[in-house]
Amino acid sequence: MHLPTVITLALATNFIVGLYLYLLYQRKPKDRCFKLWSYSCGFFVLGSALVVLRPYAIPNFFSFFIADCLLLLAPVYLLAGLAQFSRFRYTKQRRQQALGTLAIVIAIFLASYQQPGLLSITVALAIALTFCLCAYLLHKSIITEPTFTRTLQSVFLLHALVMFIQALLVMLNWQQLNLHGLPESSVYTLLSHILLTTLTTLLLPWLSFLKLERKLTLKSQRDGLTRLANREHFFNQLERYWQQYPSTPAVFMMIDIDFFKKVNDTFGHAVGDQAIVSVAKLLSKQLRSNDIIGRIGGEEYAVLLIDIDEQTALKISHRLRQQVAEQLKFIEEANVELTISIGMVHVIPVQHDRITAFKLADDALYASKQAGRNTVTLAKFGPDIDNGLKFDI
Ligand SMILES: Nc1nc2c(ncn2[C@@H]2O[C@H](COP(=O)(O)OP(=O)(O)OP(=O)(O)O)[C@@H](O)[C@H]2O)c(=O)[nH]1
Repeated sequence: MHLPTVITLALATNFIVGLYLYLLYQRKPKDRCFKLWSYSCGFFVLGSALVVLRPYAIPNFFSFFIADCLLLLAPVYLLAGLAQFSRFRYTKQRRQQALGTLAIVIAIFLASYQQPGLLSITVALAIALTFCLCAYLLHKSIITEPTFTRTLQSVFLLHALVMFIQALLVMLNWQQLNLHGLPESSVYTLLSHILLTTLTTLLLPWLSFLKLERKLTLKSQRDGLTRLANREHFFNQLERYWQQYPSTPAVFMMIDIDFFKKVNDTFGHAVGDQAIVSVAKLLSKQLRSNDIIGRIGGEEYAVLLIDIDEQTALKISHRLRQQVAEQLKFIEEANVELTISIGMVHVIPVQHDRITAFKLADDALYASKQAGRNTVTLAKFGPDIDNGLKFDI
């Protein structure tokens, strides 16, 4: 491969993708990761351009110290963008530690920039460690696309390995270093560094599609008013539970706000909507985070209490009923008195099919309404659906 051609192509690609990422950021300023990645591309282009100018009469301060700082900032900004993208908890303490480490590394560059050999070792090690951190961050973060995540992680680890080898080559050939502080044998590691940087740059825009996909998926699974799972997502989660935990007992629960039509008619739809949101909030707050909660109709919710026995579930449902009656009295200044009715059934997935469970819980809810509302009814599986015994509690 002809090195000057590779460098020119790599710089052009990094420049174009960097520009594209910056335009993406301008369209969506909230997504700061794109700005950080566009800066990362920019630093690589500027740093490499300064390195190319080394044989000319440019002060070493620029062609070595500034150039290598820029080349280090490229992966550092890549890391910062990944931290933003993966919503990594970026505490003040972590930020201070990161800035402190960066300052120390730059101080080492400053102290060694007159000795190209030493400088190229520290640069290679600093870049290698930054790529290790990038791979670690991806490992820790929740990015839903495993194949893509693993590919990117492999590229980072390979890049780190290449940089470690480069540092080793410099140490082993200390007596025969060229103007850049590199031995002749490092031409392949140098080429790999340029190609891997360009590959990473080309993969970055793909993350923007993943981000959009993640947003759209979340949106399609949530109910717009309450942010609970919508009907379809709730039943999908239910199906998954039946497959994954066939022998873990659970309680299927249907909840409906009583006389809701009257709430709408008396106080208006805005207050009605607020009441629906308040009940949803109370359910989310009171139930465990791994319980499955959904809004499956206008003023109707469905819940799967996970890994629970019947008596505990009964206590919980009574507590919910009481809390709605006691706490949700005033909504948006209106004197609304909300109550809920609950129907529920205890299930073991391997023994009970979920369609029947749904029907029994719904029948039990109907029984609660018939019993005067603000009531909990427990259904039991009988020999057939119509024989599901019900107990008014
Ligand atoms: N504000 C508001 N109202 C809704 C929404 N979805 C459904 N509704 C209303 O909820 C009411 C449901 O009333 P019904 O199913 O007759 O039941 P109910 O008045 O609650 O009586 P019971 O359930 O028998 O206690 C209807 O008036 C619907 O228009 C919504 O998203 N917002």
